[in-house]
Amino acid sequence: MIELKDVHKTYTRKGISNEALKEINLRVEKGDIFGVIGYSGAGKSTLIRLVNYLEKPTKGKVFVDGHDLGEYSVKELRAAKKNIGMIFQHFNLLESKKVFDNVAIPLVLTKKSKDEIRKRVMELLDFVGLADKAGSYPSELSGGQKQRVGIARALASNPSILLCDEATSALDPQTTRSILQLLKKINAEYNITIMIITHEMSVIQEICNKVAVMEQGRIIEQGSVLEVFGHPKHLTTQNFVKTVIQNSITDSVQKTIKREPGSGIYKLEFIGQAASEPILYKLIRSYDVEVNILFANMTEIEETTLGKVIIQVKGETTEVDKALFFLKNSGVGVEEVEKHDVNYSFN
Ligand SMILES: Nc1ncnc2c1ncn2[C@@H]1O[C@H](COP(=O)(O)OP(=O)(O)OP(=O)(O)O)[C@@H](O)[C@H]1O
Repeated sequence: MIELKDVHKTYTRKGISNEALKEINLRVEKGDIFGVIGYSGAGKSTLIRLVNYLEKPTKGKVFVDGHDLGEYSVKELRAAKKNIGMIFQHFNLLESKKVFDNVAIPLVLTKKSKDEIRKRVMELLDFVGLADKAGSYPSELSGGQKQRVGIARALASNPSILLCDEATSALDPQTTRSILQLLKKINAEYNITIMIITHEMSVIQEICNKVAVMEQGRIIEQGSVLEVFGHPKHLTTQNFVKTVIQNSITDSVQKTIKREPGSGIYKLEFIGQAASEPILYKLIRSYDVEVNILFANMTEIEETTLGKVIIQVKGETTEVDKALFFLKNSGVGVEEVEKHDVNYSFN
């Protein structure tokens, strides 16, 4: 549906070149909510602006619905862009026009009749929950309401793709949630493919099914949100994931741990079914080991539960080995953090 193949983008100004994007390869399937995350300057805005050809690649190709945007004539490109709506961090509404007229802009440009325009605009305002604000000016609206108007305007021309450029970055957490829920509804009810760029991992966690992580103009990691949140490989991704999923023992618990011979500390990962079964209970009942929970966290991603637990296990080596085998056999990810065998010295 959207595909970027070996895309590079270099800005050149006054003889100085800045390589904003390097070797970008990504594919967004129809119906995806695809998130692109990265720190400031990573190249996110440049990337999303390539999808509606607000920027042209220096090298490589951008395909939308199988068509190379670089091959289109000006007229064909204009038609293709109608299929791609966009919303912005600062909403980009016309302050001098009423809400109704802001939403009507794309329709007026298509020369539809007044009645058709009125019907469509009111339908859209109703969908975003602002039917009663048609006669208000943007300055009379809250940030969340302004973004709803931006969304209604972006949907006016019935696009099959919606691009969101830091669409919730100027909003408080509660308003962010309501806008993200609205985007989810748009994706589900209108089957609109959504591409979101953000610097907040919570946005990715809340609505995306796929994610690409960017750093210094490159995609350093990409995959399903569950895959990337479950096993972040790159340090930058791990730092992003840490902002939403804590996965380490707190300092006060650290101080209480008795690192005795015959004990070990293990990180466990429970995904989906494994997170809803009484596996630790069975482990304690079936094996002669002491289990102490040092940390536990459950998160919901892509409607799947992801559990991170850190335990200390103490017992005879053979019993501990059997207990760990039982965990792995039950679909639990097991990673040894530290192990103190019987010859462990405390100095
Ligand atoms: N029009 C431009 N001319 C020259 N350089 C640009 C232009 N737009 C972006 N850049 C440069 O390209 C790089 C990537 O910028 P970009 O805005 O895409 O990153 P970003 O990840 O969206 O950052 P932010 O979150 O701060 O907006 C930066 O080094 C930036 O200075």
